[in-house]
Amino acid sequence: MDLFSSDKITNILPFDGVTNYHGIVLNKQQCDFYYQQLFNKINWKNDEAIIFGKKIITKRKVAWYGASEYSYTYSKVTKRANLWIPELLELKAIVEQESNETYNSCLLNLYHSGEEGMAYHSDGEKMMKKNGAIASLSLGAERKFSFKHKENKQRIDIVLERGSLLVMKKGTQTHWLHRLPPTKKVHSPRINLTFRTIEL
Ligand SMILES: O=C(O)CCC(=O)C(=O)O
Ligand SMILES: [Fe+2]
Repeated sequence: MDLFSSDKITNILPFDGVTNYHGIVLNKQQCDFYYQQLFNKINWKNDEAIIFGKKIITKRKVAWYGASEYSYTYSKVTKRANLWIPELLELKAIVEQESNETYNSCLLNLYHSGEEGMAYHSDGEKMMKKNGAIASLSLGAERKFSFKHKENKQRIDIVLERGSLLVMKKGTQTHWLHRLPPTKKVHSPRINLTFRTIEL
């Protein structure tokens, strides 16, 4: 943990969980470099999900990475992970140091424009470590991100800046849903990385 920047870390949830916004952790050069590298090198695939028994294919692209080619089930579809590439290991090291946690996998999402988003959900998949931290790193376009409490429906909105880190932990997935709302105001793409701990 960087002792000199810890004062800018804030828990954005009022109760029932800890979600720390660390602000910008990558400078502009790093953002441009990693955005280009990931855009070109990641094995991007259109996401498939089974919703109300129907197979749907999203415009958003996704990819899972880790230290082994583990298979995983996400939105009822089973797929195989890709092996770490050097750029992802570099970003994992930065995120681990900044969040003071460790991770063994990463889900990447590519949103081509503001019209693509992700609906309300929580990340409590069976194979994920229970209450493990999820570290979300954002590259490319700035986007709004929203939380909604599962019982009282309270909403918390935050803007995820380019190069910023958001760490969801301690009760966040149990008590809150989160989403990336679609918007007509954003026309450029965004890459998001969520580092997680999967129990293999
Ligand atoms: O794109 C984002 O900021 C969030 C992605 C997300 O919630 C997820 O991959 O589970
Ligand atoms: Fe999520």
